[in-house]
Amino acid sequence: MPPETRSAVELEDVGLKLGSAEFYFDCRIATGQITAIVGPSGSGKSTLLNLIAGFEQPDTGRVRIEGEDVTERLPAARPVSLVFQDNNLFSHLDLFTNVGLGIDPALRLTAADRASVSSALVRVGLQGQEKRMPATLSGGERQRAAFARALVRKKPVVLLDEPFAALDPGLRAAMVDLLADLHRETGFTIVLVTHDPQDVVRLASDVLFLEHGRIALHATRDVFFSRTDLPAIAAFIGESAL
Ligand SMILES: Nc1ncnc2c1ncn2[C@@H]1O[C@H](COP(=O)(O)OP(=O)(O)OP(=O)(O)O)[C@@H](O)[C@H]1O
Repeated sequence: MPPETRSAVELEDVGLKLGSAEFYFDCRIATGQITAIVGPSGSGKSTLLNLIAGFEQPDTGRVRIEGEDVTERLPAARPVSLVFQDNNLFSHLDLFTNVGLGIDPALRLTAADRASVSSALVRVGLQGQEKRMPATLSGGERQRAAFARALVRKKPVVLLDEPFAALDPGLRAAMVDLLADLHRETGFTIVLVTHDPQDVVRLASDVLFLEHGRIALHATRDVFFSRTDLPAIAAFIGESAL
């Protein structure tokens, strides 16, 4: 467990069985930091994120966010924002509306809410694009829209599941930089599932390494990259040209 003073997310003794897959997580995720969740395919990264978001309910244990027990709460009632690989934009709604949905799913937006949407779109470089439909946007633009939607929600914890996976390398680097900037500006706690060690190097201060549905290592980034004595970590790091 890395040194920390407060935890934004706490999974206490959380157990879950899905089919034949079994999971056990007990961890505290540091407030205001970027924590990367990494590990081999099928190790439980998305499941861990789903337990925090509320898309999965633990069989045992408790989930706390910002000190509050959210174990029984539906996803919409948890203080988190989500950004996925495909960004979950509604294809029949324009960009402004898609971002506005982050504030109120019923789209009852006040003037202040609308101003907040506009300034988020400016922040991610999409000003003037408000009326465009998702299908007319590039992958990078859709990703920017997803970040804007997370910004307007103003939730303290942002969960990202492979947010850069669909992007080509140049765009990916630009989006990684944008996420780093947004994190510096907002101080949100970010939990990032990624397959790419470069994302860990560039973004994360802490790392949760999963194996077989359990936490094999929870460490600072520097300690994580020094643990090449652990074969699974050596394999993960070795996959990229660091
Ligand atoms: N609803 C379910 N029913 C049965 N098995 C499931 C269910 N959801 C996930 N699993 C299994 O649990 C394991 C972990 O899945 P999970 O998606 O969390 O892994 P992951 O680390 O995110 O994988 P990847 O890197 O491939 O996306 C996998 O073996 C998966 O098949």
